[in-house]
Amino acid sequence: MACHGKKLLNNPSDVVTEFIEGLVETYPALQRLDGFPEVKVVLRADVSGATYDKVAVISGGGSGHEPAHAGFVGEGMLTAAICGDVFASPQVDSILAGIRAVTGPMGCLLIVKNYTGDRLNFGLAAEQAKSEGYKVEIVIVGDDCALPPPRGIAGRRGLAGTILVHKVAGAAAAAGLSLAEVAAEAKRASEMVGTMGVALSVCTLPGQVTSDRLGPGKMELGLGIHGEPGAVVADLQPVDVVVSLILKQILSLETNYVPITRGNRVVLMVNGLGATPLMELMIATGNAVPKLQLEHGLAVDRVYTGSFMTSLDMAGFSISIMKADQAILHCLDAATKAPHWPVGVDGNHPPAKIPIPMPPSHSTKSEELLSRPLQLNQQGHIMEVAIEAAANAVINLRDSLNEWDSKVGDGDCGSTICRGAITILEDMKKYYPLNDAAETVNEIGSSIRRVMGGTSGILYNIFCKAAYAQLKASTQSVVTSKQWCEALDAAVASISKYGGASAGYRTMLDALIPASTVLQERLNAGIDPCTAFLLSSEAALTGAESTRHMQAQAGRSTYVSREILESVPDPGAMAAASWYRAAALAVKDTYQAS
Ligand SMILES: Nc1ncnc2c1ncn2[C@@H]1O[C@H](COP(=O)(O)OP(=O)(O)OP(=O)(O)O)[C@@H](O)[C@H]1O
Repeated sequence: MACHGKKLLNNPSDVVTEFIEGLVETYPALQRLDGFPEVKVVLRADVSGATYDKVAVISGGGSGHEPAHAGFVGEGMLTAAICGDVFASPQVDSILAGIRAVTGPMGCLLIVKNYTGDRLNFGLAAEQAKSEGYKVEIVIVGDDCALPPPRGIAGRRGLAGTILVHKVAGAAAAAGLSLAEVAAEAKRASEMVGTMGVALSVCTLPGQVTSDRLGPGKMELGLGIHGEPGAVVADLQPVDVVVSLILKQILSLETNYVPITRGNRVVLMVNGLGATPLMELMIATGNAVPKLQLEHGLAVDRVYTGSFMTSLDMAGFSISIMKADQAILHCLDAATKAPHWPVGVDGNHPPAKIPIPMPPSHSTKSEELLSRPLQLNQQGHIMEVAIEAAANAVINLRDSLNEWDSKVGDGDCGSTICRGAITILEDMKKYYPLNDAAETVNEIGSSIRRVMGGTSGILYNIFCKAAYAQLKASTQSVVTSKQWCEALDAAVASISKYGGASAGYRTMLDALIPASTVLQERLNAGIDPCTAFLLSSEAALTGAESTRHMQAQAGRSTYVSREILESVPDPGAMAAASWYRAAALAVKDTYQAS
């Protein structure tokens, strides 16, 4: 079903002029010509046509491709950008105004994407400018690799590869080359680059309804940047497969669109089409580079990932591959002040990863200390059953924890805690020194630190560190119930100290504080340790349940209304009560069995 796209706009007919106003407010090095709405030209603030002593590089076309083209105006790239209305070529008068504003005695190069309207308007403007005495050259870019060679006169479409041509031409002009030389560099660059895109959605023109052309679960391969249908509609595939398809098509020997063969050096551009998160673009890049290297035998010298030539709010990306040599790399690496050219991508890559630095003091433990004992003593055996039971309890509670957390937090409490519990079970089998309670608690903390993020991850890490320090203080090898009680107390105090919460704040402490208090009271009263542990675990459960009636004062729950809070307990408190209770039951069962 077609629907009205929601947009933060004023009058849809003013989008381009209002965009330009925002752009020049943002970047002090940019200005616009005072000719709205007919003349929509963005130019370098430091260039005046009469005196400019370099070749001016001018591009433009329909709007809706932001940041192209105006976002690439700046020293070292474009001297001016001529903006048409959305997806409509700019008029001759606007182009001429731009030429006159920035062209000096060295002349100007017009870089035009291959669309009939752009060719005609820029072509006529060039002829008119020449008749006024300006030196003008035109380079047309048609980098589209999606379609078989067209039979008519239309030729291949100009896509995101044009941005790389802008950069090469801009650098050549900034280096002081003549108009013929700058045009030659731009033409050579345009012949080296090929592009193809994939879209997951159709873009919405300002003020218009969104087309329902592309159904759910479908992707369109080989699209243009004006919302026109792609070459193929297919079922959505993992990005890995999509990237493979696109690379094969660009580098196809059948069409031979780009002069790239095995052993060549290339640059890669992954260009977002407007509504694709940077995370997805980087994933595409991370998939594309090894494929180019290993499957196509190419050396990837530079990578550009971002949104350069968009199609309004279209979800998807295009990939451009340009054959690289020293001259092209030199131009791509040259400095520019164009605000939307990416920074930090010049130069050769060091290896992608380096080893993690070791801590300064040799704090790694000996293999002997960090290995599972061949024979477990009684304490080691109890540690094992208690850890196993505690971990399994929170693993089983994962979905409920997530459900509660989705109401009062971000929905991941169960997944986070479950990840920690699974790792603890794996690590315990491999290397926990179970006969040494203090070191085992410390290793539980290390397992948690490795895999658990979120608030609960760091708090449990703090918990284990504090318990370890307390247990380590004792010289006896067998930990007494009193020492366990002191360790729990220290661990709980430490969570409160660093997390800033106390009893009644609706956190895991509302399970752990009653547990610690009751354990201490019962042991002091002389009750046997197993029963004291069990009773304290009941207090933990009661405490966790009581969080339903608490107003949150810590964590994300603070932002949630009382009505919602009352519908669920605090997930962190329930998780704490659950592992603690399971450990207590397991210890009781083990003692009873022995
Ligand atoms: N300051 C704090 N002190 C003790 N426990 C806290 C504190 N803040 C949050 N918590 C506990 O952490 C639990 C959430 O853990 P989780 O790992 O899911 O956190 P998160 O994803 O970082 O954020 P969110 O609170 O939104 O879930 C809460 O249910 C609460 O029990």
